[in-house]
Amino acid sequence: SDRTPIAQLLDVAELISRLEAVMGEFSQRGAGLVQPVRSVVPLQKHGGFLGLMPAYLAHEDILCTKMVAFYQREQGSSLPTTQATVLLFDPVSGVVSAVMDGEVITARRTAAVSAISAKLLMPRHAEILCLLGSGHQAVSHYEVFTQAFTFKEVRVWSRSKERAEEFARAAGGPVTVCPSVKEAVEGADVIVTATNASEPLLFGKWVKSGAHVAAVGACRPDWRELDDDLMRDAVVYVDSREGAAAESGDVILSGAEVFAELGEMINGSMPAQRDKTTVFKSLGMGIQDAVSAKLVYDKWKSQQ
Ligand SMILES: NC(=O)C1=CN([C@@H]2O[C@H](COP(=O)(O)OP(=O)(O)OC[C@H]3O[C@@H](n4cnc5c(N)ncnc54)[C@H](O)[C@@H]3O)[C@@H](O)[C@H]2O)C=CC1
Ligand SMILES: O=C([O-])C1=[NH+]CCC1
Repeated sequence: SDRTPIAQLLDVAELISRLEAVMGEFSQRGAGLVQPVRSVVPLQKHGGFLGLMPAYLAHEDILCTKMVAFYQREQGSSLPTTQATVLLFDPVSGVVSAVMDGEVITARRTAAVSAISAKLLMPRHAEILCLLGSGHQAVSHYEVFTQAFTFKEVRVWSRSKERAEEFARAAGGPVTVCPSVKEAVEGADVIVTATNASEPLLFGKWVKSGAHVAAVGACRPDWRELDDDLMRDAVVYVDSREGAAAESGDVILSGAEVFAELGEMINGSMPAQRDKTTVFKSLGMGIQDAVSAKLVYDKWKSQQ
């Protein structure tokens, strides 16, 4: 399908502001916001999962669900790893008001949430951004992070050197392709892990003290991107404590303590420990899709 209209309708600055508000509200656990932990149906035969992500935001009367299928593919497979559809409903009647392709929404809202974590947690004079992975999330994180912040250097590592070079060519500015994770992350102030890895690829011993890691992949309880040293030595923030306890292999298997939710920092109920090494473990939430879809829908309607 043609995803251009959704990309044009979803403004990054507006999205960040809406996501900050809804993540803050979520962490207050008020009655006005209903969002269960994602239900996930494993497709063992096909190495995939179907996730259902409903949410209801009473104050703004937004009723939404995303359905997202995600797979671990063999290297070189031409099949997509993540596909999503977002449904918006009229909460009064229950009628579906919009069905949207979820690719752009998923990519952009995830990067926008990571950017919120970086705004609060990265070193004050951050100069070097490092992206691990060169897929959809790496691209959206590059776009959102270079729009929201100014870096002196952007680096990329991907397990396929050709894909990393393609990424660098397509980027809107200079990007250094690194031959190993170690070389990519050494000295980096902000590291985004956006891979389909199920074993740790980022090791604490390589991470500069005080750096901020936005960990976007590894969304199953037995998948990892980060090693135990990093998880235990860093101050760990999550999008949702319940989500992390159910789905994050990095949190569950390392035994690391979750210090705070992103929303608690936004609300000021928990501090942003910017001077420490920090990890923001992102899993993705239905409320993030709901506010994104509503932004797209309202903008589209205003143009009719
Ligand atoms: N936190 C969140 O809200 C969201 C997280 N995700 C997760 O983000 C990750 C990336 O998603 P996309 O960019 O859409 O996928 P993609 O398929 O477009 O890109 C995946 C990247 O990971 C690399 N990769 C795959 N297996 C690897 C391995 N074993 N070791 C190292 N690199 C490996 C690929 O080469 C590619 O560069 C996935 O784990 C996905 O489930 C996706 C959507 C939302
Ligand atoms: O939030 C999301 O859409 C997803 N998180 C992990 C896979 C897809």
